[in-house]
Amino acid sequence: MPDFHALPIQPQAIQFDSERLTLTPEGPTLTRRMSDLAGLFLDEAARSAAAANENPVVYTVTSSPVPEADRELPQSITTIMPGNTSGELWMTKGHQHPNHQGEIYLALSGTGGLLMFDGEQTSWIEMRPGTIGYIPPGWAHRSVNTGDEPYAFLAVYPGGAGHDYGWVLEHGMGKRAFRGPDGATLLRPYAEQPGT
Ligand SMILES: O=P(O)(O)OC[C@H]1O[C@H](O)[C@H](O)[C@@H](O)[C@@H]1O
Repeated sequence: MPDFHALPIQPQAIQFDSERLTLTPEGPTLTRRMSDLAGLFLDEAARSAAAANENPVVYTVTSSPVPEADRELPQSITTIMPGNTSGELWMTKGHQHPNHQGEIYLALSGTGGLLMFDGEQTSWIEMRPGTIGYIPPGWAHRSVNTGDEPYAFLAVYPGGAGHDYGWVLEHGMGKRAFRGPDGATLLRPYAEQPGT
């Protein structure tokens, strides 16, 4: 029997609750606090101090039961809290897919930005409810909350894509997103590599 007849899960309905921003049945939920974001903000001293004090939750990722396995298409809802660290807007760690696969995001609530970097070019997509952001293969991606309320988006991605966080630590993301004095989002050159 071809191995595609032996998938680990059955066809199933997954209920999306647009008010509570949940997927039911639920898979694993990941909570990332400031202590999980070492080396990613330009002002590492401010990040480190925040991690040592309140250590706030920066974002959560809640998943459906579809596993991160080759040829599956898992879904997750990421919710990024509003905030900034020395002006740099709160964001996900950002990662590259080691085997260069694409991904789609659908913005659900709040406002955000989808920052992408392929090692040379940077792309920024403004995300508001209803926007689908397409991440082509080979582009590292990071999401940013640009507003004053939680920013949530649905992601659908190849289960075998993987998460290479080291790539971002090594290459950066091309730009960083800051809150300007008038509340508008300012993109600035990545400038300093973490740890330098
Ligand atoms: O993994 P991060 O860069 O922290 O991003 C947070 C999450 O964003 C999206 O939901 C992706 O599909 C997840 O795979 C990822 O874990």
